[in-house]
Amino acid sequence: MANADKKTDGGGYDSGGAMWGGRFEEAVSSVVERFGESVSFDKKLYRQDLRGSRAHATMLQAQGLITEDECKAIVSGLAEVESEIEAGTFNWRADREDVHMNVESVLIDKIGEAGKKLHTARSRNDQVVTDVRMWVREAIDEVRAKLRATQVALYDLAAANEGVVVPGYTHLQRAQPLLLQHSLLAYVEQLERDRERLLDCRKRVNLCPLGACALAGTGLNIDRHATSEALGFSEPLANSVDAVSDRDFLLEYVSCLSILAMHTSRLAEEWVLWTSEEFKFMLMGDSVSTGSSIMPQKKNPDPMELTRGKTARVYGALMTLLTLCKGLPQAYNRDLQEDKEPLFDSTETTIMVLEVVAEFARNVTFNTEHINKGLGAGFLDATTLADYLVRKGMAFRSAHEVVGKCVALGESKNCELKDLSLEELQGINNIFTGDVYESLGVQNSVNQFQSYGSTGAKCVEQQMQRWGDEFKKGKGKRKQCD
Ligand SMILES: N/C(=N\CCC[C@H](N)C(=O)O)N[C@@H](CC(=O)O)C(=O)O
Repeated sequence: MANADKKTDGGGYDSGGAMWGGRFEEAVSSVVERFGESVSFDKKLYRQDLRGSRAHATMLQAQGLITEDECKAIVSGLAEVESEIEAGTFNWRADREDVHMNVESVLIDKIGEAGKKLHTARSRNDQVVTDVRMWVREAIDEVRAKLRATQVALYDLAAANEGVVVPGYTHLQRAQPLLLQHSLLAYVEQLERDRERLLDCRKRVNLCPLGACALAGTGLNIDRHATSEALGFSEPLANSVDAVSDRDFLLEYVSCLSILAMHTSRLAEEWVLWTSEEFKFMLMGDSVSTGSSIMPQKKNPDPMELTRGKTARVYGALMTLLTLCKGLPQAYNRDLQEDKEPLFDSTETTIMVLEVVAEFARNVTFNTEHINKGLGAGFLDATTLADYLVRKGMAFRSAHEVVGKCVALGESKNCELKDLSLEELQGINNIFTGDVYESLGVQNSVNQFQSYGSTGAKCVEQQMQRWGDEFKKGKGKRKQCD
């Protein structure tokens, strides 16, 4: 059957190749259709697609490429499409491949000839990447807002635990005492860098490919600056081949999410340990823990384990995208359709993880009685004792050796450094005087810290103040950031 004789459904495109005009004789096979369709997942881009089309039509009219009436018909047709999508009555068709062809076909069904003009000076190659950039831009704003909410939850947890001292670990061996607030604020700092990284990435996301058309631009008199501005981009991308080819902005965005996931995963790992019987630092509320189908006594920190586990999905998305892009010649290649699912999945996963970490933080308490009971173990004050000797004029290496001997004595007597008598200490080195006990014991030890950024009470108080001010300031601010 010749294309001219083919039945199309009301002016749109049928599934027998009419989408591509006169070139095709046969319909695509059902296997190929199933394999190639993306509408089942890229319909998520419908809002961005409609917005892009409206801006494009408005520009076409301003440039005299379509009439005012045609533009009006397109804009009102797109509004109808939008209402149908939102009401769930839009007929998404796999044979129309993707969100773009679905919207355009239905628009043509609705308004006829004017609809056929919308794709003037546009290709799906620039259309799709414009949509994706707009989607990522919004995603960045949402992830940044969730990051902020998680920071606030961690800060509130810190605020509720003023003065609590916990053992700090290196190599997962007891190292030095920490104020719990200091330990929790470390995560707040890390999440802040995640926010900053995303904001910086947003600059490179927020560039407009529309008007690059298939790859070479167009001979028609379009105004790319106008569409870029109308769509809230900072400027049009300068090279049409680059505009449709590259997905480096996606790689950068999902890299940011991967680093973020690494941070939440480390927090999750620490909290899994802290909720264990072995540590017993943290007590979970029932609302954020789960039980066992067989062991009645169990209370599991599943949300934290899943937070750790979901990191794999985000890293997986990054690996998918890196591998997807690495062998592609310029310009657009259909492989790029595979960017959507890892993009959507890594974003949704990240948002969920951040919500869960915040929820968990809001529903745990610290078992300070148990923590305090155990603080004497592990000679957490040994380095503070070495600093005491340095203050007395001893070289640090020698002080390290002297304190090592004190620790050995404490170990042999099964007691803490503070329980060694002055005679015993002086038996190791006669530099010790009675004031040594002001540096011994975990509480005294923690009080000695004073360097900028340390766990000393004053420094931590300043940190708490700074973050408290920052979060208060944020309350009045709008959620989105440019
Ligand atoms: N098929 C194609 N682009 C499809 C882009 C949309 C696709 N669903 C995706 O997500 O990448 N490219 C055609 C041009 C076009 O269809 O506009 C080409 O370069 O030959």
